[in-house]
Amino acid sequence: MKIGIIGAGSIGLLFASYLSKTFEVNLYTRTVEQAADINQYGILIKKGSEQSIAIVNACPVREWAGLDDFTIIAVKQYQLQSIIETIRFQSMVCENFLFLQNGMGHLKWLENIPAKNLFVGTVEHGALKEGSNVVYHNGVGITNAAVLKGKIEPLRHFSDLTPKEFPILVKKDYREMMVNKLIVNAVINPLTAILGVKNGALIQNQYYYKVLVNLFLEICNILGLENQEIYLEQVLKICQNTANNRSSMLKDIEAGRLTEIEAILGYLLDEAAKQKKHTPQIEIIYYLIKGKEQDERGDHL
Ligand SMILES: NC(=O)C1=CN([C@@H]2O[C@H](COP(=O)(O)OP(=O)(O)OC[C@H]3O[C@@H](n4cnc5c(N)ncnc54)[C@H](OP(=O)(O)O)[C@@H]3O)[C@@H](O)[C@H]2O)C=CC1
Ligand SMILES: CC(C)(CO)C(=O)C(=O)O
Repeated sequence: MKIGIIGAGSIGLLFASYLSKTFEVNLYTRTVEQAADINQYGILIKKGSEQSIAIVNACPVREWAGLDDFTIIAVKQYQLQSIIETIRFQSMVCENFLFLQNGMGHLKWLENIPAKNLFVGTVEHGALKEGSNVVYHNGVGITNAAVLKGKIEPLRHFSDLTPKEFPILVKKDYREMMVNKLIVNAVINPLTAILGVKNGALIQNQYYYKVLVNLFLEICNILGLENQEIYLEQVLKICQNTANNRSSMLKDIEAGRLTEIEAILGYLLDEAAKQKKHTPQIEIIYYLIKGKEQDERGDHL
């Protein structure tokens, strides 16, 4: 089984390294230079004090021909459009795609992709690209995956063949799986990015905690969630377990990059509009992040 991975950032390099233990992996990079580095030196993967080299085939994405048996898309949500265009312009219908983006805003774009089977996943690992062929595995977790369209068997087959130390768990209900991750990212990421604090501060500071709970309740109302205590418990546990981490949105803001706010709070605002619900807190937080993106990137009107 040949695995294609499009996007050689933190998650693309991490998946390529682990999956190369049991599959032939083709990694598609944005630049020719990165593909050359990976082909010459392999991928250096670091975990704590251990490090190892993984050998994969790399080539620039413009050479992608859709010939792999199973293709994983590992770009950020706001980089997806050009990949979707590339897939749509392929003359052949590809078999299997797995999309790993955070948030849910991209789901509507996936509906018309010409593929037999479409899968979505949520990644619970932490990874950081440290160089064009170097990745640091800074949080060991699992990946969940579920069917968005088509048959479950190819996903089960892929999951059965993945290395034991890098499990892919097949879930029945994609929406439930994605909502679980969305709530965590919708609460923790924007608040830490606006406040400029580590995840733990949201539960250590009683005033930040009040904002967290109010935002959480507004989100639950849009998503129509019962058993809210269970979801809140999960958010608080993640704040505690990742107390010393800076969220990906905080890091994006600090580095002057775009954030995945559209995929996360943008999605919730669209849902609220469909339901004609008023969501003042989500709206304020969404605009504050958009404003910070603009400030840090110097994209003023
Ligand atoms: N990193 C993490 O720990 C986690 C990430 N995720 C999710 O995984 C997704 C990917 O995140 P992450 O890996 O961190 O992001 P990165 O920014 O590290 O990686 C994205 C990669 O995609 C490449 N890329 C962009 N456009 C294209 C294109 N058209 N063709 C080919 N490659 C392209 C970028 O290339 P270049 O750099 O050259 O522009 C970059 O290498 C996100 O949705 C994120 O939320 C989820 C959980 C944890
Ligand atoms: C779970 C959390 C909030 C950990 O920082 C995360 O997924 C992120 O930063 O994007």
